[in-house]
Amino acid sequence: MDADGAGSPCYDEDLLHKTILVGDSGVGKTSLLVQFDQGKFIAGSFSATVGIGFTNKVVAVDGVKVKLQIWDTAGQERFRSMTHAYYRDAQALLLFYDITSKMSFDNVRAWLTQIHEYAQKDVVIMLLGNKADVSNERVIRMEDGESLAREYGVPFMETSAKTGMNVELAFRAIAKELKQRAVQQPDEPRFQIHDYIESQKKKTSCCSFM
Ligand SMILES: Nc1nc2c(ncn2[C@@H]2O[C@H](COP(=O)(O)OP(=O)(O)OP(=O)(O)O)[C@@H](O)[C@H]2O)c(=O)[nH]1
Repeated sequence: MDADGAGSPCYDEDLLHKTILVGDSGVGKTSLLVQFDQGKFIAGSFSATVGIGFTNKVVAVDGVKVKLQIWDTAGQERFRSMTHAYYRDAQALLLFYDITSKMSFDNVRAWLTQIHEYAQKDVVIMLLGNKADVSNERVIRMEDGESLAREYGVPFMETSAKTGMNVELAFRAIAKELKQRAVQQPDEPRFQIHDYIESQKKKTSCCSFM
């Protein structure tokens, strides 16, 4: 910002960005949110989410605080019409599949159709292939996730709610994109979320960055 207050607008730290987690039942939405919020993984029997609930999280991006209101939805079909109502004012949607479940991967296209029907046109969508730690049960290759994401023009990464792999990165990338959109000037080059994720992934793999 210039000394006289002109130039790029400051980011308003009071803004609350609604982010929704969607995907088939059992793909790990709740677990990933718990990992992000509390840094832990609760192993054991699976208890499906009933309805919808939210968690507020503050993510530090470029020296400012970005507030995410993260809505965890029930993946079960019977809750679908209820959760659609929440898509409308979402600014970001994290769409999950489980790398050990072909059905959850095949259903990604149907989820994207619903997102395009119910969410705003400019919603930020990210595709996540979760349970990357379960390598012996993998049925969806990383390249398949990448290729599907490319087809729809959305960023992609594999995650693990169990080990925490890429969990912070997923939310940080979303927070950075939403923050950039809020302060974007027409003449400024756009923040490229794909490039950001790729550069951060490289840092993680080469230097244990996170
Ligand atoms: N190994 C492994 N297990 C996971 C991971 N994420 C979730 N799980 C397990 O998968 C099961 C389902 O996880 P949830 O987080 O409840 O799934 P969900 O997508 O929230 O399911 P719904 O609430 O029905 O939509 C649980 O038994 C979790 O412990 C992961 O990254 N790795």
